[in-house]
Amino acid sequence: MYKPIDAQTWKGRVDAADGELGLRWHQMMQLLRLSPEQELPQVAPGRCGFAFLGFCCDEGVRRNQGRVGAASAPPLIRQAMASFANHLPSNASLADAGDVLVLNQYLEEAQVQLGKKVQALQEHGYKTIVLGGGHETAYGHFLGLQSALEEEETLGIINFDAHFDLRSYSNQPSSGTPFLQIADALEKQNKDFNYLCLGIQEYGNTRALFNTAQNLCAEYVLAQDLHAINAEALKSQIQTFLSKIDKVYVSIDLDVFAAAYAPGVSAPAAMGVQPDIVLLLLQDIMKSEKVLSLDVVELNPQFDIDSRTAKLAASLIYHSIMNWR
Ligand SMILES: N=CN[C@@H](CCC(=O)O)C(=O)O
Ligand SMILES: [Mn+2]
Ligand SMILES: [Mn+2]
Repeated sequence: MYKPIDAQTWKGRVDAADGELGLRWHQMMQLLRLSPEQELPQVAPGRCGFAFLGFCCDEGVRRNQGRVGAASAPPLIRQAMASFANHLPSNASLADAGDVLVLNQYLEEAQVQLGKKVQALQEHGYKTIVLGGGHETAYGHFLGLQSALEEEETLGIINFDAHFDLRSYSNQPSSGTPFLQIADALEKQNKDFNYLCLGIQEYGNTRALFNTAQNLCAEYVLAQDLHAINAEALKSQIQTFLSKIDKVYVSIDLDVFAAAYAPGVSAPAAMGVQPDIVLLLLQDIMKSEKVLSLDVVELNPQFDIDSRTAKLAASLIYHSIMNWR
């Protein structure tokens, strides 16, 4: 269920004549093996370690009647990031911790494994970036963050998504259920569910889902309001949300974007949001000094056009890392 990264994975353009100044991400990537036999290096004080972890899984999408394909997304997001020019500060480093895989449709087990790997990276001081996978990634990701959190710390979730993903999981968990699973897990621990969902498509979510959101006191912004003309009000709403929590987990479901930018998803949105407003808000969130971890989910390479969606996912990760404090 776990595959360490292959040394051949990270490759791309080399500008050897420029020496250090010509470095690209693929030339800086450290390979981490997450295994009980091997001690994971701790991020040294004063340094900033970013670690990627793939979740090669679309079993949740299949269960949610969606178009499968997201299981093959992590290597393509890596490929889209490989030749990024290095503009990181000298105290920052990049590492790849490999992939968690789902075997024989055992989604629940794969989520637990994902959680354990996220927990290990967090406890060793890494800022983690999980490459999905369908949105079932979120429940496993949360399990790891929750375990790594200090007892008294409150966790908030900011989800850029056309959908609430608050469906009932009484039959089975899927890509449509992670945030209700999280809400219930938090309630069992007497903790608040602090959830802000940005980019909701009214026509993509039933009245039942809007009711669930209301009952859980979930905050949301409709896609039609997630627009650059509302930037100041949106920034202030996000600051108010951030002021109530200690740490934040950011999840980006690529189906929040208009299909012109993100055709490669299970459920494309013709009238989805523009990347510029997401970037503006994301930069603020990453600078908040509260972000523990990020995931980018629902890339389905089978429906992508000229790697457009994979490149969008990669650029969102680039800008997140560059603004992560
Ligand atoms: N991950 C969530 N997906 C959406 C899918 C919607 C659709 O297939 O149209 C949901 O469950 O609401
Ligand atoms: Mn989603
Ligand atoms: Mn969605």
